[in-house]
Amino acid sequence: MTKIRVHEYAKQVNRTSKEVIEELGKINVNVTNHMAMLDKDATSKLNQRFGKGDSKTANQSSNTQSKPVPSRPAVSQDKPNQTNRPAQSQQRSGQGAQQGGNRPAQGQQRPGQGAQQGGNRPAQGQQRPGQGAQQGGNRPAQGQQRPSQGAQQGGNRPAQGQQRPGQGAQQGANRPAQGQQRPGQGAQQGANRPAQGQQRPGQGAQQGANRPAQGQQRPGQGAQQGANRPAQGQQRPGQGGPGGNRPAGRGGRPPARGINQGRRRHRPAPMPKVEMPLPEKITFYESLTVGELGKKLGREPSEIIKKLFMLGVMATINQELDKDAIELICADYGVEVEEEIRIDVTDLEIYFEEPEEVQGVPTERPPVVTIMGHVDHGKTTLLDSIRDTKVTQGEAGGITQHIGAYQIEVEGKQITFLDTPGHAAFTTMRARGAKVTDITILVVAADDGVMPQTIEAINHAKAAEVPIIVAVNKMDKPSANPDRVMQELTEHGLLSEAWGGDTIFVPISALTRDGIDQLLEMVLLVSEVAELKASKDIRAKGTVIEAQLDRGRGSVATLLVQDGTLRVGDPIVVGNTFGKVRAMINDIGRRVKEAGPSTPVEITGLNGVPQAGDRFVVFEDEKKARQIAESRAGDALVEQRGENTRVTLDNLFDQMKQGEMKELNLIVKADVQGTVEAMAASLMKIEVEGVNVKIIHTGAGAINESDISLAAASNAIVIGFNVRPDVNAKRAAEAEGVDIRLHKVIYKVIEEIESAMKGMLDPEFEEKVIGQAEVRETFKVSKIGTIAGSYVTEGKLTRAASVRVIRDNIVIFEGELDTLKRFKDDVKEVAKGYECGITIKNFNDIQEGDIFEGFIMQEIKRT
Ligand SMILES: Nc1nc2c(ncn2[C@@H]2O[C@H](COP(=O)(O)OP(=O)(O)OP(=O)(O)O)[C@@H](O)[C@H]2O)c(=O)[nH]1
Repeated sequence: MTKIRVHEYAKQVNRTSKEVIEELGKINVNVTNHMAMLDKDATSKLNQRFGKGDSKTANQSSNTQSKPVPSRPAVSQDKPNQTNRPAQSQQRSGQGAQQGGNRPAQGQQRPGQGAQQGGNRPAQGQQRPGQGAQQGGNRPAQGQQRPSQGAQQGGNRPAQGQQRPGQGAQQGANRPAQGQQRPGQGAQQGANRPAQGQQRPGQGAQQGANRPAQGQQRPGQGAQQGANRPAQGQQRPGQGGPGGNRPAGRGGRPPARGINQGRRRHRPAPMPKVEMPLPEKITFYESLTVGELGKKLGREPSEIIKKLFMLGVMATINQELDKDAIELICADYGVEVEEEIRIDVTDLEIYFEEPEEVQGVPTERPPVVTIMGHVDHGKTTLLDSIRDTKVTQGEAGGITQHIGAYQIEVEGKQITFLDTPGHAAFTTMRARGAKVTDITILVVAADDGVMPQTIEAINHAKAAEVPIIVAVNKMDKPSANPDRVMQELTEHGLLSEAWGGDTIFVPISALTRDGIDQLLEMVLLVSEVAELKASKDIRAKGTVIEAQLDRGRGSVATLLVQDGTLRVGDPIVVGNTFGKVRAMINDIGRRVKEAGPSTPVEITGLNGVPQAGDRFVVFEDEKKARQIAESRAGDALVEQRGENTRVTLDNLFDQMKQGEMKELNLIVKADVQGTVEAMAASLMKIEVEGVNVKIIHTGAGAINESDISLAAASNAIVIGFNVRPDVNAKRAAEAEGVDIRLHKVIYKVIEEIESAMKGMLDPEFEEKVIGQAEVRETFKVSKIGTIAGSYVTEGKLTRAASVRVIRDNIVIFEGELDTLKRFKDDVKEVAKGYECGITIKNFNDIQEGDIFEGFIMQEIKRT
């Protein structure tokens, strides 16, 4: 040995570097730090002072020190780290001279590590400065740590020597790493390390190079590591014993480092998962993504994804979950789910569907009555008679104002009549979604009986589900035959009470005003049964009866207040218009300040002209009214530009799919009644699964405007057999987008409707086997999988077909063909008698003798 560093020497003599430096001072060898080199002279002087012979002696003494067992408890008690030492010493002693000879070198670290380790050390040396640079003032500490590395390495060596002599250095390098990492890194990391050590024995040199760093970490492991060390001692009991160098090396370690390292150790340690408490209930609107649901539940999205996977749903974090999926997941967590329903404030309809508590206290309201019937049967006369008798009677001057509706009083009770005879207004309003009428008076002239428009009126009322009171008119005429009327109406589902039915028939004369009181009484009776209610103390809402632009007054609209009370000055949205109610005039031309339920009033003050059937709603302030109306106007414009949503035979299928509409409404018109009946009967016989034909109206004669308005209101298709629409009907059909189908041959009519109805159904498929092939040979090709050399035995196999793999008559797989080749070429199909190469998507377990059955799914025509 020529030169040795202070700290290395200190280690050999079991002293601290400080002690050695002090001693050197005494012999006038001035060294500044523990890294200073000692020449031979200084070393021998020191040897004398420390009573040390030579390195060999030191080593031997170390060996002999290791022998006494009693020192062990002291070491393990004081410094758990040193539990390795004794074992090393014991093992070492059994390793023979050569190993024993290495020992001191290990203690000194570098020289003793052999060629390989020696080679590593410089690497350590190289690393250290770097670490030094990083750690700055830690340098000395490194110096102090080295001995411990030496001890550590030394400690490992013997074991290596015994186990795999060739891998000594490597394993030695690995072992400490295991020991060091385990404590701080938890069981998992500790578990990995040994595996690495085993897997990469050749990395010893590299790991050896890392050793210093490991050595540096050790001291910092503090209590935790200390606690672990004994465990090592237990694992390797032979390693117990005193480590002479250890105490010095360890003792010198700066505690600060231990703290730091202790912190560092904690960082990678996985924090124990603290699960957030689940909420009792979550709410959502329409849908939630997996991530959003996770957030609401306080759970990781991965957990939700896992749950979905268990439910058979493959989802990503951004996947939208529908109500069902959300409910399923939440049910799994035991969390209640509530779907938020956001109200579109611009949809006036919602104000008509408010829950009862919002609607105020409901009280009885007057019925709204519409008079319908065939031409010239006396509708206008009846309306006038009622008004004249009941309105003008009490009014001085008898000036009445026609505003589209009027109110009368009978027995202290009000009745509101819509003043538009015929069902035009009725259907117009219904077509716009407004239900205004509570009761229909069907006027049938007793001398004329049931006529086409009578039937139309019945069908209109039925479609709107409005009760009908039959007024058998013109009873004053000698030719009046009420029985005939009753008889004919039974054919249309109206059976008089006198004949055991539930339809009220009242014989009247609109001209002479006979029976009108009874008729009105009946109206009140039906109204009572219907329990018509509304509340006066809420903001008004209702429907537009008519509206027009008046030169002097601007937009004038007759509104029927259906609920609440309308007041002058109310901010109002009417259809797509808005304004403040400027003036209100009632049905007798008087200015009023307010109007309650079922009251018709004419208002001014709107910014535009609404349409009959439009809804109106009063809002809390004009700003909101303006906002809503403007938004509605914008929407209406967009809708107008959009497609016509009226049902036609062409869009029937789409419409039904969208709206899940499974009923086809038809209006049948033909040249003669007999044909009408025949056609209606044939159409009714059309049976298509899932779709019903509903004939809402039939009639002989040209297709008229009323047919179109009924079709528009009921979303029906008009079928004309040997008849044409009149001019008005044509215009109305165009305006309303009603589909009119004209035919001359009955079976064509049936055929057309039938095919349209079949089109509206989802197509049904059935399987068709197209061929079979037998696997004659299989080839396994990496990246491709198993190629089946096959022979088509029946039919053909096509590239697009699905395929079943049959083995011993059992279907073992069903899937799709991946490739179909003839020699090296991809082909679309291979016919019977030809060979081909087949691979199947996601299936490689193909064996010789397997049968491939090709099949396709083909649409079946409905019968
Ligand atoms: N004798 C008699 N004639 C009546 C009666 N009611 C109406 N009329 C007459 O029948 C004709 C038609 O009456 P309207 O009230 O116009 O019949 P409508 O149903 O309103 O007719 P349109 O408006 O064309 O649909 C008129 O000449 C009336 O005078 C009645 O009770 N008795």
